[in-house]
Amino acid sequence: MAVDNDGIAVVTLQRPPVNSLNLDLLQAMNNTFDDVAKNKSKGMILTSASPTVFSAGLDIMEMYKPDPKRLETFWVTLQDMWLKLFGASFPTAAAINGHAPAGGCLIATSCEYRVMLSGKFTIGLNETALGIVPPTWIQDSLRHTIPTRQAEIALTTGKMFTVDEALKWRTNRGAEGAARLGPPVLEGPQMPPRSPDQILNKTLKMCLSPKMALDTGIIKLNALNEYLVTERTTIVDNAITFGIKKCNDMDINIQKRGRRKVGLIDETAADKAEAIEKCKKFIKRFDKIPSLARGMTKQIFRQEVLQKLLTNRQADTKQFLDLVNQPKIQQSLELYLAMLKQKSQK
Ligand SMILES: CCCC/C=C/CC(=O)SCCNC(=O)CCNC(=O)[C@H](O)C(C)(C)COP(=O)(O)OP(=O)(O)OC[C@H]1O[C@@H](n2cnc3c(N)ncnc32)[C@H](O)[C@@H]1OP(=O)(O)O
Repeated sequence: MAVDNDGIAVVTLQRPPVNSLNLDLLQAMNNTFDDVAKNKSKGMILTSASPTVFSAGLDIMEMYKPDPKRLETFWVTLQDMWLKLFGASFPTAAAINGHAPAGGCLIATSCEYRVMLSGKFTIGLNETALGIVPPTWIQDSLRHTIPTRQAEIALTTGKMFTVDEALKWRTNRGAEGAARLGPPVLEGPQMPPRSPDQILNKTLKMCLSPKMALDTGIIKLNALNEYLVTERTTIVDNAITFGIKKCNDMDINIQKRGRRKVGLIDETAADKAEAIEKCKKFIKRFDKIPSLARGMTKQIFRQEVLQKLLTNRQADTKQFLDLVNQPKIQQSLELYLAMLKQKSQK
């Protein structure tokens, strides 16, 4: 770990050749995260010493023909790492300077911001493609980063994203998307749009009748509903225009052609130094925000997902141990290791 003059900690994963996460590396990461919290660093950037791999994910050797006690410690330490990183009160960002499959993607999605190097790298949760079911909290990290629908497709297909795909994986709302929502759904003849004032006047007039007065609440709701349905496209457009303006004010990079960016990564960079600079810029956005309020807000925002693992930790560990000890899974791991070895020898 190196802390710069601005008080931002840059933590570099350094376990050649591919930063696969074994017990020792996970323990070192946990100790480092504790140090960053204790040192009251302004924020933390995670990156890798390898020029091509951010992290190859879990070290398969920890799961292949494992020692039972060590395997349990390994999983609990991985849970700890995620709880500390995903739940960190300080700002976190990943400068992803290479491939980030599986556990590598987990580390990246546990951070608040991701900058990935342009190039032939990939990122994603590929577990299902390997015949492994990613545990809830690993799935939750992705779901917390990209929209639920896209997360489900990515998880069930074990999708590995190219850098370009990771950046462009977006919802398609905005001006074009709003138009694609189709015309407002109205029963009966289409009503010309009314302003809220017109609706209120109409509602008040109706309320003058004693019978109607009984139905005031319903009438107001109906009037509001009618207004919202009729004006839906305009409301969506205005909200998007407002959102884009706010993002620009806050210097958040957003494409203006009516597309909202919700990428698996937030930005790309030409090299590691630029990626780290962009991560620093993200962390410095919080310079004028009281850190206690920021940290607590983040933790409340992430609490539901964190709490799920905290409540189910033992069951989650048992599930992992049962799965890994299945002969079929051991066989798959053996084949996968052989395939990796063969590939690396080419
Ligand atoms: C049971 C429930 C568990 C749920 C959670 C699972 C999450 C996981 O993280 S599972 C691990 C999934 N990881 C992967 O699928 C990545 C596999 N690795 C790769 O795709 C590539 O290595 C790479 C793209 C990351 C890098 O490619 P590169 O060409 O630079 O390096 P290689 O020549 O492939 O590898 C060098 C060396 O490292 C060994 N190795 C690679 N990955 C792992 C790994 N995850 N665990 C252990 N060892 C790994 C590889 O076999 C080579 O070893 P040798 O030099 O000895 O041949």
